[in-house]
Amino acid sequence: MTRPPDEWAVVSGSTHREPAGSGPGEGELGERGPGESRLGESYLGEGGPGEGRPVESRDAPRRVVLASRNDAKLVELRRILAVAGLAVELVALPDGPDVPETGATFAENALIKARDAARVTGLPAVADDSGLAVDALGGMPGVLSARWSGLLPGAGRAERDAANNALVLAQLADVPEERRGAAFVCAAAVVTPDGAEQVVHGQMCGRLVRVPRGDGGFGYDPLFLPDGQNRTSAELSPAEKDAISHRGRAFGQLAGVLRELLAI
Ligand SMILES: O=c1[nH]c(=O)c2ncn([C@@H]3O[C@H](COP(=O)(O)OP(=O)(O)OP(=O)(O)O)[C@@H](O)[C@H]3O)c2[nH]1
Ligand SMILES: [Mg+2]
Repeated sequence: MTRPPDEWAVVSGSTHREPAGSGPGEGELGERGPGESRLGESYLGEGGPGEGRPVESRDAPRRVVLASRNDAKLVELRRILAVAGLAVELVALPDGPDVPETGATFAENALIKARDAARVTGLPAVADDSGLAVDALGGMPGVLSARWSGLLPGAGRAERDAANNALVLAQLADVPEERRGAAFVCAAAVVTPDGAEQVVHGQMCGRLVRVPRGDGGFGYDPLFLPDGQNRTSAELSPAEKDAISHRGRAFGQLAGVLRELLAI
């Protein structure tokens, strides 16, 4: 089984508040200032974007922005939070420049994405940084999972996924069954506009098959056989994947954190 990264012991479960404007989220994550909202005026109070307060009716579910450009994650996370019974409306991040994922760990990258989204929208933000840790590759691709096969200028997500999968399969071509262990890992972060932050983790252990199977999920799913399953995670139904997945586990925990932080 793949060893959980060392970062977990340090970051997981810690909640802390930082004064506004402190931390690596400020000044390093693009050119937008705190008054520039990508979500538009309708989300913001009368004082304009600089006020940073979302307008919400008393009965409406609380709006939370997902700091992600991956539509498949948005679909998965809406499902997972709905199953957890959380009364939030998870809204997508509108078009804009990508925040560079410069962190050395999943937790750092999740916080980078969530801090940026909270700062520019004035909404509580959640982010997922996830990836595949392959035993025979010393835990890689890890935080480089989305970009493992290189930048592929102009390539769409499906093309990148196919290239990543082909590269991992080629790298493991001579690796025997007993050394094909891997784990999907997810760090899920929540950051509120007033600076509360928390990160939780989830993982799903399994091994890599030799021929891609299934067309559900995304990314490396067609290569990944979760422990105890005879179908790849791309062959599982959405509900089956959520019940055992790294993201399902992390966001299942994060639902409790959101309830507490947002008092819902
Ligand atoms: O088969 C998979 N099933 C999964 O359940 C899964 N979760 C993560 N991954 C891989 O890891 C990268 C994440 O990188 P990542 O967290 O930076 O996300 P991303 O760049 O796709 O979107 P964003 O949220 O950063 O905008 C993804 O692209 C995938 O290659 C997965 N593959
Ligand atoms: Mg990414």
